[in-house]
Amino acid sequence: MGETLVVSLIICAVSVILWAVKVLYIIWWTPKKLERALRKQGIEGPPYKLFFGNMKENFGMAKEAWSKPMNLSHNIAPRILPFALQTVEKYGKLSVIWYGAIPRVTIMEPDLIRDVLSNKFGHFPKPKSNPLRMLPAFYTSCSELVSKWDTLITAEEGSCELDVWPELQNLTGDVISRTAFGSSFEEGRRIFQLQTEQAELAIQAIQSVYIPGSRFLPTKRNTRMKEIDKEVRVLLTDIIHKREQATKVGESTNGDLLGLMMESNFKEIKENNGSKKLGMSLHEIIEECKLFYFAGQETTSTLLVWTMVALSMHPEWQVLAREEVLQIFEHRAPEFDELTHLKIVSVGVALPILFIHHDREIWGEDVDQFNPERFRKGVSNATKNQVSFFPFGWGPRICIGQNFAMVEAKMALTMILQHFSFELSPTYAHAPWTVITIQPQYGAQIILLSVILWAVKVLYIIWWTPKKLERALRKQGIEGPPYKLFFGNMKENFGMAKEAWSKPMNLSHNIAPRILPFALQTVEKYGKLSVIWYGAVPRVTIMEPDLIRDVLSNKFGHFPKVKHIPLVRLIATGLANYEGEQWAKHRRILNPAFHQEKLKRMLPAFYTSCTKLVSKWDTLITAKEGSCELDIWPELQNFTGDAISRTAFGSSFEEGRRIFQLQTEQAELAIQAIQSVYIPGYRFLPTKRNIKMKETVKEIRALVTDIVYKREHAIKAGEASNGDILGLIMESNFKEIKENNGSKKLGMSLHEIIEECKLFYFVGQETTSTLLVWTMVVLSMHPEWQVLAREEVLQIVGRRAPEFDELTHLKIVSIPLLTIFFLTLYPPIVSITRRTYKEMKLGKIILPAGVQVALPTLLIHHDREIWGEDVDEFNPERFRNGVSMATKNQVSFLPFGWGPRICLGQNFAMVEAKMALTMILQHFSFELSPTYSHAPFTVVTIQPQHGAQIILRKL
Ligand code: HEM
Repeated sequence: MGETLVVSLIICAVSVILWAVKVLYIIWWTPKKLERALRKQGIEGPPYKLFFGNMKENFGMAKEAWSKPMNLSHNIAPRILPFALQTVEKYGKLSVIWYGAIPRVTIMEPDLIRDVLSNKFGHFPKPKSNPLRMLPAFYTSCSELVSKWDTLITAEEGSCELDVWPELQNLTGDVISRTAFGSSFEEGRRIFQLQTEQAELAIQAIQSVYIPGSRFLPTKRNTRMKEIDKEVRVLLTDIIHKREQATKVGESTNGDLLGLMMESNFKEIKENNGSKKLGMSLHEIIEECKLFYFAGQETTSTLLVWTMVALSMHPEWQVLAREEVLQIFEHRAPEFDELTHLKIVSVGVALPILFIHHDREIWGEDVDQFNPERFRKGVSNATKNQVSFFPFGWGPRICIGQNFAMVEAKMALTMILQHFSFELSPTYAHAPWTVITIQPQYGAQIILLSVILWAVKVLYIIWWTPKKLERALRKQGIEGPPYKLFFGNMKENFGMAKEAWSKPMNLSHNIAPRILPFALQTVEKYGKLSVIWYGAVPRVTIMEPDLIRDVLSNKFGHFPKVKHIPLVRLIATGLANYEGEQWAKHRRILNPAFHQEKLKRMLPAFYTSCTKLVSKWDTLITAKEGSCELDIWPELQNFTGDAISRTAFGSSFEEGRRIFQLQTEQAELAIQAIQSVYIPGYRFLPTKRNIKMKETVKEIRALVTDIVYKREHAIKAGEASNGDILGLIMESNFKEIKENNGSKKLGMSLHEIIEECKLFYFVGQETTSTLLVWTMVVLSMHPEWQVLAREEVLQIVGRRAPEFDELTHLKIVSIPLLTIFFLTLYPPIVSITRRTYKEMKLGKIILPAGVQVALPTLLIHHDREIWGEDVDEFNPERFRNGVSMATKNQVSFLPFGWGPRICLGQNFAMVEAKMALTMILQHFSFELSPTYSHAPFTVVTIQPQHGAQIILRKL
């Protein structure tokens, strides 16, 4: 116990130091690096200050500016963004200020603005609103406002003083409620109030420094924000559900935003063959509604209030505007065309994109004068066609509600002008300011607090959760060695493996005690349903065939694969690591490449690789006069690497050699990473291993990308695919995209194709060479079977190249028997793992969320209860009547997995292995060398630890 405590303390201390280094990296090293990079290019600004950047000066100046109103001028920038303005004046229009540790480069040059905003590769929203259909809703809201003001004025006998800001906020809230939900403001008032409250709380949150994880603390603000979010969600869900029902019974949408959005969403889904993925989910629709509420209310009321203020300051323009309005509309409701073509009622000052709109160089010396005439010939004329007018943004992400807001504002202004005249009250103080601001108020205590929080979180993960899971499993009789803080049983596990791997074993096939000693010991001691601890995660071992079927047949992804730590994912993601829709899509596209008739076309490639191997061995033997000793393990790895290079890329192994070497190196580094305890964030440290892994990934990616690009060009130029896997995948991918009306989203991206290639390289090479090496080693141990198999091969195939049917249709009996036998006793992949992300019932047990499930193929394949007492004997005859007879139809033969995720390359691997074995038997006899020591161990697959030294003789 004492020792555990010391170890835990050391780990905590190391983690705190690592954390501190990370913090320093973020708040000092990175900003200083960025500062240097910017300065080199002449982008200057106030110097970076530790942690706060320039936030203190920024807020200090704003606070000072906002403490008193300004005179009645439109030159509002010095009051609204004083610090930013000062910076621009001092350091130029391309300068930098520091938002905490993040540099914010100010850009005011129209051409650069165009470049920033014209980026089309982001999401391109489709305009959804149709202001024409919403006009009655606008009109109703404006009428309500007008009649309310009318009543107030009548009560006060002819005129009244009113703060129009909350009034106009109410108006825009009312409009967005009606137009979004077709319901009146009264009905939506609750959502609206809640959103406003939420925005205020959010602003408070922005004003404090961001501490990772602090939002999980049960502070008053966090609790309230969560409550509000829940209430808004419930209210909106209710509205949407009702609407959905109404749509289903055929009621029309009334033209409101929600209705239009849902209609357009149904259409999108329908056009994509019902694929819900391409439409918006309920959650996404709710988020859009929330955004409309927020964006639709605040912005338009700001435009209106400043317009009214400006028109009060400039009564001559108010009179002009009113005259025109009355001339066109008299006192009737304005129509859509009249509003969109109206000349007078639009204003371009006091909007947030402040400096550029106030820049004298762009707009002229009179920029801050009230002179709407300047826009008579349109905005582009006034800006000399530069990108310098963007109150709604610019480019593909331009405000989706732009037309909506303009029609709404014009309707409101028109109606207000029709009914009222207005002037500034003597109590009005000109004081524009921005509400979304950030303030510093923290100190060292914040860092201390986050260290404590972090420690609590760590304790929760490494102690509380595992102990809870241990109790839940034990209650159901699932026992195992007790959980130990942080490491679980990893120390014993690796300790026993190290011990077992320190010496070779005798020439037996009972290899489980050497390969998985700890797992075997646990099963023997605690039973076939037991648990061991991989760090803080419990791994439940399952060996019962019915339970295995349940885990592997699960089509809905309820037993997903174990997530590898990020470093391991660097090797390859691809099909084997995907879940859900993405997995289904990739599997659908990849499947055709592995059909029998496609494999048949790959036979010449296999044959070439085999011939290369045979002739190399031939030469070696000839040089040594009749026989030679050879470690066949690297030879067979080279062979399978060659075969997968040719079949996957149509190029020879020599060309792909670099990729292949790098993949192997990467796997070794990944294994080292798996074997050490996983510390989140550790991969960002510039350790030697991490740097090497990242370099390797980059190089592999560059090489594979090059191959894929060349192929794409070849296909476009009409060259045939040569039947290799890459060509077949790309063909199948094009077909998928075409069948889905050209929607690239349904096909695989270049990146995804590359990941699949990397995966094939990795799995296609390692697994099959393992199968071949053990087959040759064991056939050396049992020469009688070697003779039998060779006799059969020579009798049926002679010395010619084997044909596809001969390899697949069991014309040769001994070869399939041998391969099945080796796949059973030496399964290349020793264990299949899954995990639970929610509580799962499995037979009579209930597995809680957060548990891993291990199906130890090796132990299952060596289980006497399933296979009989002679399980470890060399007896391929046992499979003469097929695997299902040998297993009594149970799910207990799993070399390739089972169920929907069964190995994609199963047939590929079998054809390849049979071809190789047939050709080796045609040309050579072999026996174990005296230097061979039997030492199977596992590095992802079962491999010969000290090589496979064989004496080869030419026949
Ligand atoms: C003797 C050789 C092979 C063995 C023993 C083997 C074994 C396996 C096993 C056990 C799985 C399932 C893992 C799980 O369910 O968690 C698997 C999956 C897979 N294998 Fe193989 N494999 C072999 C050869 C190949 C080859 C040659 C390729 C490709 C060229 C390949 C491609 C794949 C792929 C893509 C998957 C993932 C399938 C999915 O998740 O839908 N395998 N393999």
